[in-house]
Amino acid sequence: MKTINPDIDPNEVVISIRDLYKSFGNNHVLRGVDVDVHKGENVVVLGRSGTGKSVLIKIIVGLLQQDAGTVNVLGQEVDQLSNAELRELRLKVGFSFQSSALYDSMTVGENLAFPLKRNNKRLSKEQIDKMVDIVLDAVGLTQTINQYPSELSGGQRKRIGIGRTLILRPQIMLYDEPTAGLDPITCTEINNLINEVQRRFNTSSIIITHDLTCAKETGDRIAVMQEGKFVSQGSFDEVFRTDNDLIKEFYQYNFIQ
Ligand SMILES: Nc1ncnc2c1ncn2[C@@H]1O[C@H](COP(=O)(O)OP(=O)(O)OP(=O)(O)O)[C@@H](O)[C@H]1O
Repeated sequence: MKTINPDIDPNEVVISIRDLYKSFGNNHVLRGVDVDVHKGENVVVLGRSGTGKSVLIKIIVGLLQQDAGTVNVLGQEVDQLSNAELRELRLKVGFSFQSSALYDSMTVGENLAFPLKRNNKRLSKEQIDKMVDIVLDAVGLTQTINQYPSELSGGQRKRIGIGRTLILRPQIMLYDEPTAGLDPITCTEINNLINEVQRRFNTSSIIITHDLTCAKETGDRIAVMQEGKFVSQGSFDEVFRTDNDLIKEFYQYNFIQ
């Protein structure tokens, strides 16, 4: 079970979502989402397939626009931002995709350096090398710097993918199913890494997952999405000590270590 991060600042909200609605035609996906994420907090979003978890993440980074409601990220209303302002915001919000999407033709070191070179043309080679070293150390893969993605295990690729997101030092990390398709030992490594990232870099995170072990190990707070809104939020035990049949069913279908 996760030890709640003592550095969470309850007075600083980094993501604030109020009464959020989003439909695609007659498919009413988000129907009144309310949630806050505090500085330093890992919030796990749990929910069955198709409940709108990925749509929520896409609205947070401005890849989709809501129909109604407000989404405030680091003090800015996302749907009011110009394209240039959105680009700035996205540098502060790291998005770790389900597939780690590394470039196969580049070494691990080059993959990590790539976002830095693209986003900050003034950095010297020494500065870039130093930042690559710091991130490789954080993800525990210093020895892989000259290897190609095809030479890494699935779990290592995932960790480098997270490292590539981290290298821009985002204030917020969004993880979309970080443990999907990984064996239980590798899942544990990724869960530990998510917590390590939180501790070392003081990030706030939203972690989307179906994996209750991941939720239990990484979440300071769990938010359960059902029929387009959050029906329960709290610690893992608070959320699953419930009379809600759908939440009980969700629990029973998962294996808890
Ligand atoms: N761009 C889009 N256009 C039309 N419908 C969409 C679009 N994006 C998502 N949807 C629909 O919104 C609903 C929610 O999708 P979403 O991907 O957010 O689910 P999810 O909760 O993340 O599911 P999973 O756990 O399977 O990833 C689905 O019915 C999906 O078909």
